[in-house]
Amino acid sequence: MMGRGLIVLCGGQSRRMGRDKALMPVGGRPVIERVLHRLQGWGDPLVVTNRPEAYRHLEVPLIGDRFPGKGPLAGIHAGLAHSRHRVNLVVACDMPFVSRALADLLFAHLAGDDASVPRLGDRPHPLFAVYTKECLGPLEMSLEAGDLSVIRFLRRIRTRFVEREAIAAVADPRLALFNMNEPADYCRACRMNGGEEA
Ligand SMILES: Nc1nc2c(ncn2[C@@H]2O[C@H](COP(=O)(O)OP(=O)(O)OP(=O)(O)O)[C@@H](O)[C@H]2O)c(=O)[nH]1
Repeated sequence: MMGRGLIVLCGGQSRRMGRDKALMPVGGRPVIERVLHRLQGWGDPLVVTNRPEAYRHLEVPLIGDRFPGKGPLAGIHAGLAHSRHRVNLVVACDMPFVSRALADLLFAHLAGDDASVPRLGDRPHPLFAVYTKECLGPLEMSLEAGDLSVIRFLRRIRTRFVEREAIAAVADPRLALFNMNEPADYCRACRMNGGEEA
């Protein structure tokens, strides 16, 4: 099938932040709305959440985890299982500066592999990455085995890593892969937004 999917993971607990990260405003707009806006048109959107009532206003299809409480790996699984498309960008809801150019770059590097994942030094960033439906079998194996590490999952599939130099040619890696985990990150995001359009 032609076309691509855009899977936004929004099923986390935001324990470190203490409130729902996705709904915190940066540049006057909730982070999840920024993510959807910046990537609008890249693929058919799906939001994976176990709290649909909090996101219904987004007017985007909402789906639940098939392995609830199992973290981002379960979110990737639910998104890929529901998506109509073989190729999907998976993105966390807590990344206010996501880059469409980086999404395009990851897609261009996918070639015949199962996933295309940015990496800065030795640190992969699997929550802004392209995955194909071929990942579903290995995802189920990981989840059924109780191995919830996304990094270890990447070793079970054919993962293409896209390195800093290539990333930097299309986006500021520090911004494009920035995510908010705790209140200090939120303060940083609001400061960083000073040099960014809203
Ligand atoms: N669908 C789904 N998404 C999840 C799940 N856990 C985390 N996520 C998402 O994955 C991304 C990264 O989440 P984390 O920051 O590691 O976890 P979190 O639960 O949101 O936050 P903490 O409670 O502070 O760890 C965010 O977009 C989360 O919404 C889950 O169980 N299901």
